[in-house]
Amino acid sequence: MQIDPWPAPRATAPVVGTVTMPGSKSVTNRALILAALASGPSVLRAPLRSRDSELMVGGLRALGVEVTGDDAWHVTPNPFRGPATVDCGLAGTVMRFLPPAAVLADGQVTLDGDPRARERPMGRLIDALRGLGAEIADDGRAALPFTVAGTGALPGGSVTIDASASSQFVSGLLLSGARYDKGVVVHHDGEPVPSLPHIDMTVAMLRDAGVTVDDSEANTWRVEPGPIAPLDLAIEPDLSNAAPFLAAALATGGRVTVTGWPARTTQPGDALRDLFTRMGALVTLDEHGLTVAAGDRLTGLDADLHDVGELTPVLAALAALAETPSRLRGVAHLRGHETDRLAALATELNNLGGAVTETEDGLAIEPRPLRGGVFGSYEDHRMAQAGVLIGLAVDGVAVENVATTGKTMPTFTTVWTELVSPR
Ligand SMILES: O=C(O)C1=C[C@@H](OP(=O)(O)O)[C@@H](O)[C@H](O)C1
Ligand SMILES: C=C(OP(=O)(O)O)C(=O)O
Repeated sequence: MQIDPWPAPRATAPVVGTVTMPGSKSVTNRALILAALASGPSVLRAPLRSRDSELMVGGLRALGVEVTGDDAWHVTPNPFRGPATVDCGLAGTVMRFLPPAAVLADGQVTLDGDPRARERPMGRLIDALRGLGAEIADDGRAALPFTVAGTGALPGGSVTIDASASSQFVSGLLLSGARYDKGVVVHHDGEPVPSLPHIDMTVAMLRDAGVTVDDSEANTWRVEPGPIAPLDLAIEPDLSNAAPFLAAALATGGRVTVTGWPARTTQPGDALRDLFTRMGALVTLDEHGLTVAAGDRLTGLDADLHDVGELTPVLAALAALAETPSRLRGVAHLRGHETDRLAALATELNNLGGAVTETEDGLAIEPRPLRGGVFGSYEDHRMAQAGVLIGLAVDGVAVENVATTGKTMPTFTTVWTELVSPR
């Protein structure tokens, strides 16, 4: 247990070091769904072990899937069966990826989650599943909790969905679509879909598993019906969780390397290379990994983060430490994340003396000297990371419920402390 609020370590010298990230949440939870729907047993090597991935494992086990192992997960699929109950916690990947799979169960599956999970956008996905032939009882709430009444198969076919609130609606439908009788064709109709690299990740992982996917037309994805091949997959390190560690170099005039950075990846965290460069960092990708070193000055950032929204909390914290103003745009959908991240970032940074304004689709951040205080984390792992980063550069910052980082990285405070205050 961590002391709550957790006194964030203050850097006494430039942070210099090397860190290794646990596996990617997004890759692990996609791989689990694919393995559960595959035509034979799969092996997932170096999976992320965290609240979000353990919830996915728990949900799949409730449906009858066998998952064993430790450093590698062995997944043995079985036909999904109900009755079952699934706890989605606060995991977007569980609440959006599991229902499209659960509709294939023979029997009833009830899904629920944390109180905040009941407020996260879900209704469009429920409607889309109904359009594909699923029977779902949600008491008219268009949100968690709801119950899927499956018959062991789903007709599938063509469906139109407004996925402007979350790319995960599309990814969820595509991940299971090959197992629907007619496959699935998903058309998006609405404001632009956020986090497109995450949909590219879904498509790439489906193709690697032998599924035919056509994404040649904008806002339309076609998944042919057919088997999903068993996986033997080494999970990439989580590049979004690398953000605070790399930012530690920039906040202190130091240099940090993240090992095992993939040369090619669909993870949106890869955009950090460009984003940190634009803030004045010196960035090198070589056989040692990704190294980010502070340049002469830390400048603010004017960027559209629509594709990489999950990087926003850490970038906003770093921007609050920069010498020039920042504008973070294109991330209105963050109001539906673990918390309303735009409101939470403005509130918490301003509590420490910052000058942060919420805009219609993002944040405007003016440089200001910050002071100590308690930084609220709102059960949001990335808010906690943002607060810890501020505490590295500002005296007397304590982060409330830092344990919430366990959503995607239970080792966060240990790895952080070892990096920033080496013995
Ligand atoms: O598919 C995924 O793994 C994710 C998609 C994104 O969701 P949104 O499109 O809802 O932002 C991202 O923010 C989330 O952290 C993970
Ligand atoms: C938005 C995020 O998570 P989730 O998968 O719960 O949507 C995130 O990790 O930044």
